[in-house]
Amino acid sequence: MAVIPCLKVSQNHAHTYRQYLLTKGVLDRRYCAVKHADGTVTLPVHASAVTQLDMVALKDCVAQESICELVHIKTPPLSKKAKVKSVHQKILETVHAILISKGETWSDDLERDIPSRWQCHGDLVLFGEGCFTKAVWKEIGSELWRSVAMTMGVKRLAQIEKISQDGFRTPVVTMLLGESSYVTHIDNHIRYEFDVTKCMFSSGNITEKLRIASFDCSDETVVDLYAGIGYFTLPYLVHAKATHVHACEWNPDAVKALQRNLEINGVSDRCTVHSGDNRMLPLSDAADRVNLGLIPSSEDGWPVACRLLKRSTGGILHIHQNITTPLNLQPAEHSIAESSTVNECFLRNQGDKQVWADWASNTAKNISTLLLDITGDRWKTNIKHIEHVKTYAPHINHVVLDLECKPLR
Ligand SMILES: C[S@@+](CC[C@H](N)C(=O)[O-])C[C@H]1O[C@@H](n2cnc3c(N)ncnc32)[C@H](O)[C@@H]1O
Repeated sequence: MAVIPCLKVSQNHAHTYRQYLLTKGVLDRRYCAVKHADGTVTLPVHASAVTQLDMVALKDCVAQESICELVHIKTPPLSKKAKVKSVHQKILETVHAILISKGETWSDDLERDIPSRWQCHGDLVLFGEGCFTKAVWKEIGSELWRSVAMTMGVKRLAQIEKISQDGFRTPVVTMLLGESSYVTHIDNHIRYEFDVTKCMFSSGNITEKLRIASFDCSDETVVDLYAGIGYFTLPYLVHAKATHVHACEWNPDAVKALQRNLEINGVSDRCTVHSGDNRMLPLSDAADRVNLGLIPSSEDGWPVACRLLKRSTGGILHIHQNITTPLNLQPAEHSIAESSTVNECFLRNQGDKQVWADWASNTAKNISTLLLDITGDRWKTNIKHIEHVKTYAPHINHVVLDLECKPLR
């Protein structure tokens, strides 16, 4: 039986140890961390790094009260990253073989054109922009797409050309293999059905979706100002147990999918769908919580959200924003590319975090002013949390500000 070295640590310290091992280059990211019934987690480490590990120093540095032992366990499952890497390798081999059989020449340029990331919706794989761009792929056509689909274990393939800046954020999608573009996507026990050519599904927001699922919104009325097909609306209803959600959406295709998704998840009786521009929403003084899930900015929705908060008790706003860190706060290009030392990563994070904190504090002030203008009363705003959702480029980050707003009486 194959075994690998792992660091066995207490579950409540696992995240901190993981971060530490990661920055030291010791964590073996090919494998998953494994949770054990005794409250410990085993973190895979590179065999070559084992001799450098000083358990006493490690504990001192990370968490003195934690368990911290070197163990050898049966090889854990491959991590998601490693699985994607191995599928990428298989696609490369498949495509390479087909190309050579056609008498074409393989090149680095073609290799770079093979996707290394994609979205999987049931039996359909959706590739992004910037891959399969060369004319040769279209010339080979269906034979190529059938082989790629078989390699990936799916039946249909599609590709996003771009997300239109049309306000609906409609994806421009081409079907490469298969007729129907209607998909079923299941995650965290929620079923989403939609047409990939008509509605977007923000797979990259998974951490935010899971965070919402962990909220306790029983006894709360929530308004989702940018509901789409129910990406956040459904976790509010299914997992966070919101008493009622008002879901606003102006793309008729997304509204149709949203209504269907509420039905199939059995929660339509607790949701009112408002079809149209949320700025015209005929509702005020009604919400304990407002979700503003629009990027690059949800600023257009701030006055609506302020009008919606309950006047007597206030509530929480979840404000999404893409924040760009100014160039003078970013490390030089070469240091990002190498990401060589812990200090460079640390400095970059600190620079980004300061910019997020400044944005949050300005936003809190602007929201206080809006609340005063709209309600005629003074309010106190409190930055409860800033959540990092994803990084677009080394300097552009999608964050969510949780802002508590209370009327001052
Ligand atoms: C980026 S999507 C986000 C949907 C969902 N929150 C997600 O993460 O998948 C934004 C959605 O808001 C809708 N939208 C944008 N502006 C709107 C407005 N003023 N009123 C109603 N819906 C709007 C778009 O049609 C789109 O479906």
